[in-house]
Amino acid sequence: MQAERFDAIVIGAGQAGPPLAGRLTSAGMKVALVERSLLGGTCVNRGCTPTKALVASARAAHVARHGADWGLRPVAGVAVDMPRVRERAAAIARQSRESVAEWLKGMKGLTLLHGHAQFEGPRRIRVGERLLEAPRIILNTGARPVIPDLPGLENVPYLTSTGMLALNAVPEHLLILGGSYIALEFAQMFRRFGAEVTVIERGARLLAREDEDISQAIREILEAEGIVIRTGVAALSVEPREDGVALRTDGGELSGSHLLVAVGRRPNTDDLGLEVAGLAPDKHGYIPVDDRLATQAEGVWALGDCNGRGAFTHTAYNDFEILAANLLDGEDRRLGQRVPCYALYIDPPLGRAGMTETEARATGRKVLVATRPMARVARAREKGETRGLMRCVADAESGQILGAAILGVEGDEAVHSLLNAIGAGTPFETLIRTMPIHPTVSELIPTLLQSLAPAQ
Ligand SMILES: Cc1cc2nc3c(=O)[nH]c(=O)nc-3n(C[C@H](O)[C@H](O)[C@H](O)COP(=O)(O)OP(=O)(O)OC[C@H]3O[C@@H](n4cnc5c(N)ncnc54)[C@H](O)[C@@H]3O)c2cc1C
Ligand SMILES: NC(=O)c1ccc[n+]([C@@H]2O[C@H](COP(=O)([O-])OP(=O)(O)OC[C@H]3O[C@@H](n4cnc5c(N)ncnc54)[C@H](O)[C@@H]3O)[C@@H](O)[C@H]2O)c1
Repeated sequence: MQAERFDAIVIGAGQAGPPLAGRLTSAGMKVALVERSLLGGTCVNRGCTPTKALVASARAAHVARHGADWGLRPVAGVAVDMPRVRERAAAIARQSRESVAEWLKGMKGLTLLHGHAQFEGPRRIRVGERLLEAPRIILNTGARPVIPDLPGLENVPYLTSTGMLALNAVPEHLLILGGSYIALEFAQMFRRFGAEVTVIERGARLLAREDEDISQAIREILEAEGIVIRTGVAALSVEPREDGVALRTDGGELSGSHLLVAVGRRPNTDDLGLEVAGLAPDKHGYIPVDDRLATQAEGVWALGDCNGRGAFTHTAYNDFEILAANLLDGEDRRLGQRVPCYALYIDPPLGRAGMTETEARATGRKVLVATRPMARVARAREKGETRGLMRCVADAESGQILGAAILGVEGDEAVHSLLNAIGAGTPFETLIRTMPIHPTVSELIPTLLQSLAPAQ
């Protein structure tokens, strides 16, 4: 069969594929973009967009219930209308998906194919009956939930993050396996919707990547809302019960009406026919890439969650920016130039940039550290949301900021001034001299930096 010729083939219309197709077609290339499921990928359809819409509903329910904290006298209780909450999130996701579809429809030089793509030769791709060929192939295939090898799991109606988005009723008691991003965001939102929630984390603490006191502060925030947290607990097996599931652990049996499995994600690389292209995934299934996102196969690049170099929407999008700049603008941008950052969307959120204190100390540098409780931030007190803390870590010799964490109201936004300072290489002494706006959470950043002192 004769293959259709393109200048580039992009597999996956998630966070990197569509903008890359946009840049390549604008440069006059003939591009094929292949998507086997929904345009917009995980973030738009099953990830960030619907979950952050649900977080907003859960926060509204929480604020309404706790009106007395702000001097209000509630006249009636709050009832969560789960079908409407779910539909609100679905509508926001739908709108984003439709705008991706519109954008792609208007892209001159683009052929959008719906179907599963896989390699049939080093630079040859099969999509159903069609064969495509191009000198450039870009993989943006994303990831999916890990399903652990837990005896009995196949016999119970367990949920993943995707299934949670389809719930039309609030579970009576939600058991959550895992204690990281997905687990904690769903734990708090469903607790606020009215469910009993138990989190079961195998590790000794929640969010093992964070400094210990931050992971403890997060635990306390969640426990104060009535979420039960069991850490250092191994799940041994699960079985169905008339009214739900029973989870046997090394710390005893736990029962609940629903079980959410949130123990990580794995890349969608096992059904791509990588070996045909001369590519070998690593032991976790990720496609190895160099600092410029090139794989071991000439003319093939891997972007986003499938390359194991980031697991966020912003890392996928930044992968696109790096590759587009290198392919089309004569630049030499590299993965190593970006500052790691992310947020955990519990309420209050955790905003993170650069290294944790633990990571900074492990580099062997002389480290300065400053920590300030949110209870000493005027804006947080005025808002009545004083939980959490802010932290900054800096290099004592160069004055460079190495990392920051803001666990507190507006922490996901406020951390950006420190993220930008790290990215721009601005020393902390310069930030101390800036004049911030009052009253904001960010206004305390210069004050925080003034208290930097050698790590104990
Ligand atoms: C519940 C949840 C909440 C999240 N919240 C956040 C958040 O708040 N902030 C954040 O930054 N990140 C968040 N993430 C992570 C974020 O969604 C991902 O990191 C991001 O979507 C990765 O983008 P991507 O382009 O690499 O992959 P994806 O968005 O997964 O896109 C990959 C696309 O490729 C398609 N595909 C795969 N294989 C093939 C094939 N062989 N042929 C054709 N098409 C194929 C898939 O159908 C998919 O549409 C969340 C994830 C989840 C699950
Ligand atoms: N706010 C955000 O940016 C956001 C939100 C949700 C998801 N995400 C992305 O999705 C990815 C996946 O998130 P995640 O929370 O599923 O995974 P994760 O990889 O971050 O954490 C998995 C957790 O499950 C625990 N675990 C593993 N096996 C277990 C078992 N058998 N029993 C109990 N606990 C077990 C691990 O110790 C770990 O704490 C993240 O890497 C993140 O990038 C991001």
